[in-house]
Amino acid sequence: MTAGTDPVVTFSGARLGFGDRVLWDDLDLTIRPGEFVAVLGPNGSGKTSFLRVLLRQYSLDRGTVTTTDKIGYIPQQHADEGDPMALRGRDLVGFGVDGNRWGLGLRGRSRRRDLVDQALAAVDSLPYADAPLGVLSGGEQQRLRVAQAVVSDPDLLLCDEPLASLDPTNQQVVVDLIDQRRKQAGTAVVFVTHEINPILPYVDRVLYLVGGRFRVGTPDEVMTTETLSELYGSDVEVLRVNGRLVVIGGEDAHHCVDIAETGSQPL
Ligand SMILES: Nc1ncnc2c1ncn2[C@@H]1O[C@H](COP(=O)(O)OP(=O)(O)OP(=O)(O)O)[C@@H](O)[C@H]1O
Repeated sequence: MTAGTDPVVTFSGARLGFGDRVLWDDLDLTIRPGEFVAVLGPNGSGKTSFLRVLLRQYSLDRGTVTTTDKIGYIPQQHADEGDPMALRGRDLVGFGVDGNRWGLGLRGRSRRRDLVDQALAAVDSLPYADAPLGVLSGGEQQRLRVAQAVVSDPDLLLCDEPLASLDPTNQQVVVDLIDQRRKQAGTAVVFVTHEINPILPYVDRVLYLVGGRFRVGTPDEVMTTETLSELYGSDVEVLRVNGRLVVIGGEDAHHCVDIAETGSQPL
């Protein structure tokens, strides 16, 4: 681990709202190097807005937020990168190296090429690095987006539903790459998702947003019938079915699997 122990994110008395709509209020949250924080909640609860605050795209109404300057970002698959047939994986990762720097000299160009090659190798993407993005599978594209996000050596990795529309095998590959970065470099991960199960083994804490309220805690603390019923203000049941969490009720039925299976235990 190269990261220190200073927090990479600190919210203090934070409030964000749009008009009459409050997404969260009085949020105190500190995220440390190497922590994996999942941001969960129904549609419109403020998950993406939470990332936008961290990216400085949205300002808080009240309170403060401080973050590290070294932030990487992994979007959903199908993120808009312009013409997918004109752009190669190598170009995408190169943008991650450039950041806001322009006009690299000759030495800079060779260093850039090395960094891009190392990042491509780390996610096993060298074989298709020169193909247009548009011909690559969803899983291959997401590996490249992980490479783009980590090539700038971030202390904080923001992930906006990066597993959406990937099959379970590719979900696992992408989560493993993110977790590998976390373990090797002590990079903190903030991971927005509708579906906690693919990341459950890695999650240290959950920030669960619902209708202007929130809970922060370990998955065992937050993902319970009692806590989520209180948060939603209605009856919600949380079951563990064959190692997976199933949330029944709430405003939308995320985490849902067929509960006709046996062996479920209310939590
Ligand atoms: N710039 C903005 N101006 C006004 N309202 C906004 C703005 N950005 C977000 N909102 C509103 O804030 C709420 C939260 O939106 P956000 O996209 O953060 O939710 P989300 O939890 O990510 O939703 P989803 O799961 O559907 O992606 C929504 O009601 C949205 O319309």
